[in-house]
Amino acid sequence: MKIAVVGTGYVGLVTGTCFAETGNQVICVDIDKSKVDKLSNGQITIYEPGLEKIFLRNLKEGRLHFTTNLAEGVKDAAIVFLALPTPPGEDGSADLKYILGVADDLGKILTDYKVIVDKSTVPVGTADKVQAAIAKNFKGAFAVVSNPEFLREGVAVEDFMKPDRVVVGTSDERAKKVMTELYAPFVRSGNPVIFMDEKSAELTKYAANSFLAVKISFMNEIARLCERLGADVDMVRKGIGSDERIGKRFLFPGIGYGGSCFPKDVQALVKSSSEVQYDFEILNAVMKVNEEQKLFLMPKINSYFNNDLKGKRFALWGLAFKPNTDDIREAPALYMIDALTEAGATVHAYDPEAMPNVKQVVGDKIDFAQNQYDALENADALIIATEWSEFRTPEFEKISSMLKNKVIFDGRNVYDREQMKQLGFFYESVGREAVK
Ligand SMILES: NC(=O)C1=CN([C@@H]2O[C@H](COP(=O)(O)OP(=O)(O)OC[C@H]3O[C@@H](n4cnc5c(N)ncnc54)[C@H](O)[C@@H]3O)[C@@H](O)[C@H]2O)C=CC1
Ligand SMILES: O=C(O)[C@H]1O[C@H](OP(=O)(O)OP(=O)(O)OC[C@H]2O[C@@H](n3ccc(=O)[nH]c3=O)[C@H](O)[C@@H]2O)[C@H](O)[C@@H](O)[C@@H]1O
Repeated sequence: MKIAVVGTGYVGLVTGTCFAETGNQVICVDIDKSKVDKLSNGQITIYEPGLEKIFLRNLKEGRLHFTTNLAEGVKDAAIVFLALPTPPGEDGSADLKYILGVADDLGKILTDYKVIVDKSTVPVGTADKVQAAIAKNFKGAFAVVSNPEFLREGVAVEDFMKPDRVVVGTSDERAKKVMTELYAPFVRSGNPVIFMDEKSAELTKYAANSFLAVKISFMNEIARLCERLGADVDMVRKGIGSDERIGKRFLFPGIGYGGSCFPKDVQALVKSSSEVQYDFEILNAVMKVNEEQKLFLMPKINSYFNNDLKGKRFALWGLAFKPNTDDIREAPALYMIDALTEAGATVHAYDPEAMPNVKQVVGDKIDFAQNQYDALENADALIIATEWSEFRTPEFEKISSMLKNKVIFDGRNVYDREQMKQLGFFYESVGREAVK
């Protein structure tokens, strides 16, 4: 099948590459010429484990192409995926200018029946708006389908190739057939393509992300309670997670959720609700808890240093919003950097992948280390903001000898409290009694 993917960011590149991998001819369109040049020359533009190998193979074997020209991209395609940004507008609602702008252009370009697919996360009613924007200029038949994406960064290829489910919202029988054929190789593992109407598909995406955010904020509140009551959140997490109705996943407390999606999607669903005079009370609380949680370690740090961080130096391990990505959008580490530097402290940071991105945002505000141990030099304490696997089993002797004080503030609960006790560290984490 011939497929066009408009928008070659995170989702677009994974979508295009994975569809090429299953034998389709894919052409990816992006307005960013430097991105298109790089990708055409075999230079991958995002860090995503496992993606580069299949990207290069499909590029070399001629199934994957890149262009800045929308008309050239969609000319022969049976399906056109829109994988465009939907950032929060000033009022928190999803900004549809990219989607509707391209829909408008498509109306001027289309000459025959095509299936236009919203892969971006878009509010309920967007499929209708895309339909109307195209129909302004194109009077022939076409279908607009909602096919939200559920991949996670860091495991995006696996999530895309073996999805738990594929959600397709359409009322067009011809489009349903095309989507069934397209997704057949991905759902052979037994997981379903769930067909529904466009609006339900659009809402399913927001409901999924918001529900996961509820789980995280709920556990962060349980962690706060654990500290006040003397319970251990790790034990509570195991205790409740083994109930299949609750499930083990997404119950890890920490210094809040970040990334390009949970914060914006929760906010957008609250905004969509308010537009239909509904106050989504749970999600308002979820957002409030998460805002507070990003600075959860600060009172602990302030208390250890008697509220005087002036001149103190902190080693900061982890900058990405989660491990296995270089994405720093809404990363809790950035909030920590602001709070520490505003209090007069200096920060020596290390992240395996995200340092170039952070450098672009914070410039000279902090120092960047060559490796995780360099960051410790002359530091008064170590702070862990992202649970990269190399931080899980470090050389503790090296940490002890390099830090000025044997002090760790762990925002992701990566270490065992008993081990910290034996090694003689002062150790603060989230929802567990401090080791002093
Ligand atoms: N990043 C993620 O893990 C996931 C994102 N999503 C959703 O997918 C959508 C896209 O997200 P990302 O891929 O992260 O965005 P992104 O910001 O990484 O990429 C968007 C791309 O679109 C391009 N673009 C902008 N205007 C264009 C135009 N007129 N024509 C062609 N290209 C244009 C940009 O240059 C950029 O390369 C969003 O709605 C997001 O919520 C959904 C699931 C996962
Ligand atoms: O719509 C999207 O863009 C995507 O958003 C999330 O994926 P992603 O943002 O890549 O990352 P997650 O693994 O979900 O983590 C999000 C944040 O929650 C935090 N988190 C996650 C799990 C947990 O138990 N505790 C916790 O604090 C992570 O540290 C991270 O900051 C969803 O998991 C994907 O299904 C969805 O497609």
